[in-house]
Amino acid sequence: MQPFNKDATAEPHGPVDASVVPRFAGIATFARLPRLDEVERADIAIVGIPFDSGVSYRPGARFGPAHVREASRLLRPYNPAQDVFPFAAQQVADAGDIAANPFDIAAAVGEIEAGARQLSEHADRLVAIGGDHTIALPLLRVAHAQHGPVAVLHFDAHLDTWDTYFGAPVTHGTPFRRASEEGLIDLTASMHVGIRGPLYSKDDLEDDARLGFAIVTSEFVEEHGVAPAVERIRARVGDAPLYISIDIDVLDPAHAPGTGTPEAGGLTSRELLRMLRALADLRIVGADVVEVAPAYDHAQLTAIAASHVIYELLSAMAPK
Ligand SMILES: N=C(N)NCCCC(=O)O
Ligand SMILES: [Zn+2]
Ligand SMILES: [Zn+2]
Repeated sequence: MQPFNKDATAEPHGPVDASVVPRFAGIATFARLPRLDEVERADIAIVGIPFDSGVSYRPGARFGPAHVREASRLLRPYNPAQDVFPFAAQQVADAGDIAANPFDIAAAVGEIEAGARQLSEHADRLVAIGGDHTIALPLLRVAHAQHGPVAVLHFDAHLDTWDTYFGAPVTHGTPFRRASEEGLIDLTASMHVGIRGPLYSKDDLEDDARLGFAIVTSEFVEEHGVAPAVERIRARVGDAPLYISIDIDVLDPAHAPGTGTPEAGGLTSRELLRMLRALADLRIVGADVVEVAPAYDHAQLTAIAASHVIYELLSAMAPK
């Protein structure tokens, strides 16, 4: 077993000490954190959900969790941007993966919901690594069971409030319509950020507004900058319990090529990280980072971006 980075006084258990065991050695948990079964319980459990049978274009996000864990080896204990030690201020542990049926979407969604519910008995909050965006639906069901309707802050190039694909109601393009219909989200406090690119019809936007979402487009961020975007987000979310869902394709393909439905003209990783930092005092109850598809990645670009996004989320969630 690998030694944890803990001294006599330091609880929680942090990552493996990179000055004792080189970063590139050992089995990859997220950020080389302990596994959930190595700690009694966690404030935050990181959980992989290797499911991509809901995709409409390029497959491969089922390999996302392993790829993001590999790329997270270089993360260090102190985050100066938020002046926090995210792995010392709280117990964060890697819960491994939830096994989901790759041939039956309904069965998979049930398994993900049951798995996340069970995990919630051992951790206060979950941060999931996808997997395609379908997984947000069962995760929102679990968040709703705990907190009632949640504000959904959804970073994505795509609305993901479409109705069906080929008659299928549960896909990676539909989780937020289903969640809205099921009453899982706070219709007054939810928002998409980073939306861009071609739609199927103008009705997509009308439907989306009716389903409870406001929008900060990628163009808005380009034109006005991060601070006004953050202002809009904060005004919309208020103090509602907040679920943050991050589709990595919110980033420009130059920053995150390894994804299934890339769209030109996206956010930079710098912009996304800055936005997340500005949300640190909000009531974040859970999060996911989805749609990392390693087959289209180069030099771990996308997975490094995703691992830093998760690090910034963990830092934002840490007590300060
Ligand atoms: N990447 C996600 N989650 N959704 C994209 C769906 C867009 C489409 O197939 O038209
Ligand atoms: Zn997307
Ligand atoms: Zn999406």
